[in-house]
Amino acid sequence: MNTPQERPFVDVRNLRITFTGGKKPVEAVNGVDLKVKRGEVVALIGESGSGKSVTLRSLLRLHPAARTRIEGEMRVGEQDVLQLGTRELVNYRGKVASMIFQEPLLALDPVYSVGAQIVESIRRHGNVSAAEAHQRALQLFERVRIPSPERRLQAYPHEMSGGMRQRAMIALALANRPQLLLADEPTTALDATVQIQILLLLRELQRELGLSVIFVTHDIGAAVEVADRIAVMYAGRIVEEGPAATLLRAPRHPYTLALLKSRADGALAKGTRLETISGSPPDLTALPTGCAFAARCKMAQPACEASRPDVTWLEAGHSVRCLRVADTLVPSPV
Ligand SMILES: Nc1ncnc2c1ncn2[C@@H]1O[C@H](COP(=O)(O)OP(=O)(O)OP(=O)(O)O)[C@@H](O)[C@H]1O
Repeated sequence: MNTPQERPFVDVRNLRITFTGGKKPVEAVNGVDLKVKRGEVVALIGESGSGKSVTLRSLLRLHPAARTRIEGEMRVGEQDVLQLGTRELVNYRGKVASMIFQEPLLALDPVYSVGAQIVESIRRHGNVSAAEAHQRALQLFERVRIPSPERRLQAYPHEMSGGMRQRAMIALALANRPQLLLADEPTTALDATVQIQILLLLRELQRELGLSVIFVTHDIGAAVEVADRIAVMYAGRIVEEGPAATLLRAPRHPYTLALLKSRADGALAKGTRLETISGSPPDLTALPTGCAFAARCKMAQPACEASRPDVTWLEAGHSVRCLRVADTLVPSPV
């Protein structure tokens, strides 16, 4: 049996999420298994629509219950997330897990100063005096490296630059000392230099506070910079998962290979032709019986269309869902 230390902090098993509000059910997540240890950073990558954000948001139970069917198991620390009642959920959000978004204005209220919002959040979750909460807000602003923190606590969100707002949102997310930080494309909307600063800040905070982090990104460069492990999603499934360095140097799923080939940054050798992945992802209201990537895969064989591939473990911590995995030992494109 696992000891508590060995048990992953986040343990998601066979997660299925179906949106039932439209004409046909949308099968956005189709059997995701995800484990994240304490203090570990995991990046979810994949094309638009692959289910990254839906998976992330489900960890905070943000989907409208009336139009969403969620099946499977989801444990975060001691919490059985899918079983939490309304009041337990309020406590869980912010104290156990909290989230930062691509657009800080989604998280910050425009009509209150940022400081007031942090103070309010701290006081809502605990029996803390206004003076104490203010002191903690100040410490949080210092921790996320906001210059002139005392003055900036009085600022309204629109008075801050994009990078500063991102830092303020991170401070708000950390206000109640969560152990899990969920980040949905936290740097996509920012300039390249600010992006790097925010990524480095997240890594630093994660180390200082021992946070577990799951972050969604389109950017493999960002994933490699910050993540210990990377999980590649396609059509609502994790098709490959492993240590960041392994995925970069020895990817084994044809989709991961294609993603790496298609990325347009300096890590590709000069003169390498950039490839785009031809075709488009499957319709989530009518998923194919077999491997969801088969229709776009250069290596697909008839068997790939017949059934969805199970997990193959290549070594501890590196798994792939591909029938052709024995034939994908090719040099990495990067
Ligand atoms: N509330 C909803 N109702 C119906 N379909 C939804 C809902 N929310 C998300 N979807 C669908 O679920 C699929 C997965 O969406 P998700 O946002 O997780 O993708 P993603 O991988 O995060 O993409 P992106 O990088 O563009 O955010 C998409 O096809 C999306 O349209």
